[in-house]
Amino acid sequence: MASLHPPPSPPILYSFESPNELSENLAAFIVRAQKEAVDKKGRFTVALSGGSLPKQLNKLIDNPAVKWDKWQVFFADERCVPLDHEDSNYNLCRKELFSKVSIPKQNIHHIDVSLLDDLEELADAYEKALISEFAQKDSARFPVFDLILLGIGPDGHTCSLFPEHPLLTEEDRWVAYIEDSPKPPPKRITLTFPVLNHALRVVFIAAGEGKADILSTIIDNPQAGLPASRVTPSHPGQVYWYVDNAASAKVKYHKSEFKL
Ligand SMILES: O=C(O)[C@H](O)[C@@H](O)[C@H](O)[C@H](O)COP(=O)(O)O
Repeated sequence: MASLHPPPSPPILYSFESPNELSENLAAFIVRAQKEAVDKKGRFTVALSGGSLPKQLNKLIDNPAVKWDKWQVFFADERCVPLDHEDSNYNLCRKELFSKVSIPKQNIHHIDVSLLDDLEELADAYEKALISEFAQKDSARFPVFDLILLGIGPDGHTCSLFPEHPLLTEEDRWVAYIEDSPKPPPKRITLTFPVLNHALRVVFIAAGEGKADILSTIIDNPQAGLPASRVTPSHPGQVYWYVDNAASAKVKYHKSEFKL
């Protein structure tokens, strides 16, 4: 008998010659995802990470197919610092992307810095911002992002979900805070697994030989249970890996051919 809940689809891995080729193909993928979302719902909901990710979106900048006014941008994780702080993911995305494109200011959902002294309140407020974007419009138990763009750390973390942290078992909250991040700065908020695992598309991006060991563990040995391996969105969601050949050098998993 067919199951009512099909199992999550296996990840799709694309590996490119160079970071430049990776960025070009990633941009083409994002444009296609945007078109599907806008045609269907008139908006495109995206979550961005920090680290090297914002720079890898550079091929979107002068692309006429990008409808920036339709983007609703959230942060997959954020460091709890002022918005102009050098550790702020918002600040990084502002420098690399927002300052170069025309996303309406009110569509960029950053943390409320008046709450920096109370992380519980700050995470609650961020969750409310998500609720007003998703629950009221889509009436779903968890938000269904059109696209979540993630990086991976050398320990297999993604967002601010770190190995063996109690947050890995969070089942209810959409946004959680941590005060003991092993990667500085220690205070952060993050989307939780239930949110990642309800997205339509989660794309991990990784480039360079520094990612080779951890990438092969995450992809080839998911039973090790590293945070990035636990991102397995429920049907019809899909995980994609956009990596360069240096990062995928040790991966045994099947590499798909990129086709638009
Ligand atoms: O705020 C953060 O620290 C990030 O969102 C984090 O999850 C990042 O994506 C990974 O650590 C990969 O970072 P790199 O891309 O710099 O390797």
